[in-house]
Amino acid sequence: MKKVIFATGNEGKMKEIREILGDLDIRLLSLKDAGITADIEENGSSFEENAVIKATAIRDLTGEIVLADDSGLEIDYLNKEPGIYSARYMGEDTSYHIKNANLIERLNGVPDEKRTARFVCAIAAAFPDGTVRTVRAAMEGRIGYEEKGENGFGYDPIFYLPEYGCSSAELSMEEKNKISHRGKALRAIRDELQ
Ligand SMILES: O=c1[nH]c(=O)c2ncn([C@@H]3O[C@H](COP(=O)(O)OP(=O)(O)OP(=O)(O)O)[C@@H](O)[C@H]3O)c2[nH]1
Ligand SMILES: [Mg+2]
Repeated sequence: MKKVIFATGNEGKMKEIREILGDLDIRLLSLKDAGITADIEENGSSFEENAVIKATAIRDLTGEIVLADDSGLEIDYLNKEPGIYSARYMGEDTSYHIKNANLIERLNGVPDEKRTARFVCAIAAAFPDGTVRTVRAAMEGRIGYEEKGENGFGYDPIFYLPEYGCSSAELSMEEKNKISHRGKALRAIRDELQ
């Protein structure tokens, strides 16, 4: 069976990825599964650049087919912050409860129509022959007024989906994957992996 490494250390992402690509005839390994502990500096200036940096670094290390996800939350009122710095916002070790409270506070008094935001996901696929492919997708929503829901990870509890009347942390993983940035991007690239 074809082996594909997913170059991520984020277990929340990896759970979703396994569900989205689960029916493919490939053996999907996380960095941990592959015994890789490399710490890759994400010094690109876009989601695509960072996804390519992660995928090619691990492809060069292993010679395998490697995928990477670079994603984040863009809040329009905050000039698209935290964006590519979403994981590092307020420090990588700060809890999301604190990060979420901070973002809600920064939007204090901002009306619904100005609370627009999106999750963005760029996926890069790096192949042993040197080729690299990238795709990007987004999920539109708004920043809520309080944390809601226990599913998902990260900023999901404050990401309100007006059409669903709930946060993305109140969706089941299956429901989130159908409409999410990550679900859409992975479905756009999956045919290249067969
Ligand atoms: O609530 C969320 N639901 C999501 O669906 C989601 N997707 C991305 N994010 C945020 O964006 C960062 C990615 O940064 P990122 O791509 O550098 O990943 P990471 O550093 O966590 O792991 P790695 O894949 O780089 O190893 C993550 O940590 C989160 O803060 C999300 N938050
Ligand atoms: Mg990262």
